[in-house]
Amino acid sequence: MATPHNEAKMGDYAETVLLPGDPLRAKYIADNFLEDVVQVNGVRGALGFTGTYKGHRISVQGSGMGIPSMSIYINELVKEYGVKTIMRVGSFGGMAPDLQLGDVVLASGGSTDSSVVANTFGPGIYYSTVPDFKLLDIAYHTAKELDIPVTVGNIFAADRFYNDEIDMQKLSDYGVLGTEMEVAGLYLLGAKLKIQTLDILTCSDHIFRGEALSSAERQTSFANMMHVALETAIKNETH
Ligand SMILES: O=P(O)(O)O[C@H]1O[C@H](CO)[C@@H](O)[C@H]1O
Ligand SMILES: O=c1cc[nH]c(=O)[nH]1
Repeated sequence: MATPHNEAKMGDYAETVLLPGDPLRAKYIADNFLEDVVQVNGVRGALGFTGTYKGHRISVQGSGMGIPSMSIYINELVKEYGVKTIMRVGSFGGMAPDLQLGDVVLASGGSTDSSVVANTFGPGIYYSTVPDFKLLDIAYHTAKELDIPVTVGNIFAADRFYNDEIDMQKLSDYGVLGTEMEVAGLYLLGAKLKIQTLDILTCSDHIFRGEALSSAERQTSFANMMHVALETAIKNETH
């Protein structure tokens, strides 16, 4: 059934959905990596498509920026459209000294300053948000097979893109690889809704060195991440 944010009908989405923040990245993925593509959503410009990859049905949906926006799409994809597996394919700001622009990261944990985790469990509980291990395992070994270097580790989901209150250096000192705005919400919803989730990311800038891909490069230079995500999707389906 259609929702306030999604005009798709039941059955329009595949069981596996790739979830970039940027709706134009969703279109780019559909245009360049999928076949037999149909647009299933355009409400608010949050573009969603379903097509096939190597004969396997797969969807891609723009989620917007930040946990609140993404949560709307995930809740509806799961509850209204029966989606079972969601892999976010996003950009992040590198913090680890050895990360380079374009590097792919698999988030094995999600830290956050978002109240969404604290508000779920109440005071005194510091819940660790983690991905589905099967997806993480497949993605890691798929990247190895494809000869795509990946780094696995903790990612920080910031509620604010612009902030000077968070001690990013301290997070980095404690092993956090980089920052984006969704990972902890993605993994929290994975646990709540009993679906598989994984955050696969490309380093779009380095927050300490001041290096950055242009917005056009961000949209198009994510081929390695996409190959890992798509091959993981079909192996996950067939294993
Ligand atoms: O490139 P996407 O997937 O949107 O991800 C990152 O980019 C946005 C901020 O520019 C946030 O959504 C952040 O998580
Ligand atoms: O620095 C960055 C880069 C991408 N996304 C973010 O949220 N932060």
